[in-house]
Amino acid sequence: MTIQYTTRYAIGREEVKTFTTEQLRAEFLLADLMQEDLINLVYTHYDRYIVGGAIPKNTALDLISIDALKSKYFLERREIGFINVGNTGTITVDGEVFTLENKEALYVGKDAKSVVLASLSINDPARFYINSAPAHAQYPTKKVGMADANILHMGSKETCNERHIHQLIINGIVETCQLQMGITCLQLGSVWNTMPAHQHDRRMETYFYFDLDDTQSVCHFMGEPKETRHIWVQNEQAVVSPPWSIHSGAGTSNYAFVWGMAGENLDYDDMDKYAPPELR
Ligand SMILES: O=C[C@H](O)[C@@H](O)CC(=O)C(=O)O
Ligand SMILES: [Zn+2]
Repeated sequence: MTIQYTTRYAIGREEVKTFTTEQLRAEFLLADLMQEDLINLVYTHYDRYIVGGAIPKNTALDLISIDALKSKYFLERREIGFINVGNTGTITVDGEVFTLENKEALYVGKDAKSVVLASLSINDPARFYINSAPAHAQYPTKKVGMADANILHMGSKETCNERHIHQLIINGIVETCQLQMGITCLQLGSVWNTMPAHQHDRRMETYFYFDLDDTQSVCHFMGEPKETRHIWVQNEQAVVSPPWSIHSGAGTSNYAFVWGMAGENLDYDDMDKYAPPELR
């Protein structure tokens, strides 16, 4: 077996107020996404967003359909984005080979029938982070490197949140139905992401933290702005953010993360922001 999935059902705002640490982690933390020789997926019921990881080491990995989709092939009614957080890898889409270096992205549109993931080197495999959302129109498959990214310079040293947001799979760079993905890199000495924090009740979002040293950790904040909770996250772990939740974090060092989202529109800037003193 080279593909597997688990399911996360949608949790409500009221329930979360009563959750223990373990309950929060069981519902929102995706701890073991990246596994060797496995496409490991989580099917969420937040906008039917799928989050996953894949390390093709000893074998190429075929993205076949999973039972949750009841479709002949994975992208029959979906679009998908890959970001490589490991070493050089290839993604072959209906026979066409795309090579992805570290931090490069590939958008694959609906209707592609065969998607195969592989690494260039067994010793230094690719590590593909995967996000997928339902799609009802077909757009071309497109690779987006860091040089093609739209970069936003955000935050400052003084507020410990100096960071570069690389918009990769985003309207204007690729044609996409609802999937949007990018990489945010915290500068040395900066630890806070997404501060001021925000909500976008029309879109869910997932953060996948990486390039974080094993001796360090990120405290990820979720919940309604006046009822926040936290989840401690380590390297290559993700947190699912329901549409009603903020998503922000502070690390014990700098780090990078992939953000990915889907829902109502493709307007990256439509966030409802909360200044730090407003949070509870
Ligand atoms: O809706 C947008 C997303 O939450 C992220 O792009 C925000 C982010 O990377 C940051 O401010 O550090
Ligand atoms: Zn957001």
